[in-house]
Amino acid sequence: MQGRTPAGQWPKAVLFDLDGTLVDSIPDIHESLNEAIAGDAGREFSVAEVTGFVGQGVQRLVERAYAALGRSLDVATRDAMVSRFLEVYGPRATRLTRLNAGAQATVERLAANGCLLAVVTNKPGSETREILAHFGIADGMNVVVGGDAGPPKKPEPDLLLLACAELNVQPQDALFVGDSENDVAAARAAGMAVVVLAGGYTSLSLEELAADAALQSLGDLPQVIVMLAAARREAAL
Ligand SMILES: O=C(O)COP(=O)(O)O
Ligand SMILES: [Mg+2]
Repeated sequence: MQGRTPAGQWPKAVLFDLDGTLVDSIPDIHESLNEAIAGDAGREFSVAEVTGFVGQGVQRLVERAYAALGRSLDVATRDAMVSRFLEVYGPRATRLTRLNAGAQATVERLAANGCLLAVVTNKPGSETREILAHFGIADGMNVVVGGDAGPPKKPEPDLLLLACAELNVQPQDALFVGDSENDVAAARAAGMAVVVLAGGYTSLSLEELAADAALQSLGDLPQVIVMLAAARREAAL
């Protein structure tokens, strides 16, 4: 991390969601889910279906896949399928996954401006760290909070609050960048500003997501931060 957060700067910290925000990870999740459970499920899932299953962690991914088949899952079978999915996904989580446009440059620019940086995702921490390292952005992150960190996942605020505690910043001094309704709900409940990236993993429109601002690309983030910071200063007058 370069430099320190200049006094009075907002935000002091920028927290990023992972799937659908920093990375486009659906191709690996899609292939891994099919490899792990298609035998038991009796058919393969489409990319669009799997995109709809992503967002609330691996357990919900598996539960939603079985719900789409009209099948209920007992806890033991669900846990076995979660393990099977992670066995397939873990070693290949970056085979088809790509960093979203502007991610690297934006992370570097925010860090150079003295912003603390974190990733807060519902994906398990070990796969998250592996993906960040693969794309060369792990070292730029001050804190990484995965969905298996302990507290309830997004849309609850707890993972965001945990990241803030680890960064030693107040939620109102942080900005969350996400792609779905889980991210907006978690940030609102945490008392944190939130922006959403277009084209992520949600069936809702940008208007329906109702974040504080929307990004067409992560490269727009520095400019949007300037705008949000100005609006906050004006509101405080
Ligand atoms: O793993 C998921 O279900 C979603 O992960 P995300 O929180 O990074 O979007
Ligand atoms: Mg996401």
